[in-house]
Amino acid sequence: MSTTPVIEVERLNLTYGDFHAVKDLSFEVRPGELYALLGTNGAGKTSTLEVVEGHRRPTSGTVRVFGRSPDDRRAVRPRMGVMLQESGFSPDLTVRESVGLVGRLTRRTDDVDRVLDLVDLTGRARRKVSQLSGGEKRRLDFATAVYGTPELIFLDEPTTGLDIQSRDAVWATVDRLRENGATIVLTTHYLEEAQQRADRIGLMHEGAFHREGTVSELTRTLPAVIRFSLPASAPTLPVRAAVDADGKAVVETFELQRDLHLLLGWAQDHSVELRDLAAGPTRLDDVFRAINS
Ligand SMILES: Nc1ncnc2c1ncn2[C@@H]1O[C@H](COP(=O)(O)OP(=O)(O)OP(=O)(O)O)[C@@H](O)[C@H]1O
Repeated sequence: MSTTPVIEVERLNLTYGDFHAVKDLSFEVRPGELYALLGTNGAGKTSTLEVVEGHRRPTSGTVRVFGRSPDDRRAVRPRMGVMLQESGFSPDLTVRESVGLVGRLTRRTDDVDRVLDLVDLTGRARRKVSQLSGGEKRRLDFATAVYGTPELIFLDEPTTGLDIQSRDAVWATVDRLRENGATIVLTTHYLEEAQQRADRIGLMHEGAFHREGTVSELTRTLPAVIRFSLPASAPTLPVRAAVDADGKAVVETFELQRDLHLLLGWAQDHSVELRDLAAGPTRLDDVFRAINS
């Protein structure tokens, strides 16, 4: 597989009037990667993706997709599928007509029935877009990204509004596309999905990266937490602990296994019950919460 980046963004700046929305942002997305562009509201994710997708010109900086400018639409557009937050299909078209339209607009070929089946809309093919439920509309949006099995797929909050079965189905389809070598760029506010699936994450805040790296590179910047309640008579703990608002002991540690082992051994030796014991690795949510702290 080629190692030339599918997307290269170098010192991208984007301003709206005198508002600087994207500030000197650089990143690349490699072939076959699932790259999640995450961030706080208004961080600049959509603005960045609009430039990469060729919908918006940068104020300065360079963007390359498959080694070309996104402005080179004839070369780039057929190779990328885009699921926007709202596709804006005409409400009067049927689902089948809408999916067929995607082929004409993107100049990709596919079998409309195959795509309808893939996004589980075969039973709704004759319905007008205006009659679809929110989740069905979202699945129709997903069809725009997967029609013609493009090499690069942008998924902008793909599972928002979907029930759990539809979410699982979307991810199963994405997994199949990835097995065939597709590169995926994801934005989502469901951090769990990014934590489970992203190879790398660019975490944006106020127009720039707060952090960039794999999930473990991001989470290892913060300590894991062990929490429990102690009886008043308990002897001194073997590790340093704070007390939270609920009166629980809180141990913050970069050595979760070692400190948990120490604590459990201590509890056993002193016949102390660590009530409501909870311990877990640092989560992406924690990295997010730490942005403003
Ligand atoms: N057309 C526009 N004109 C002026 N300001 C804009 C425009 N589009 C976006 N902005 C501003 O630029 C900033 C970045 O917006 P953007 O939509 O890229 O953020 P985002 O990271 O996608 O946010 P969210 O997670 O809330 O969808 C925001 O402060 C937004 O208000």
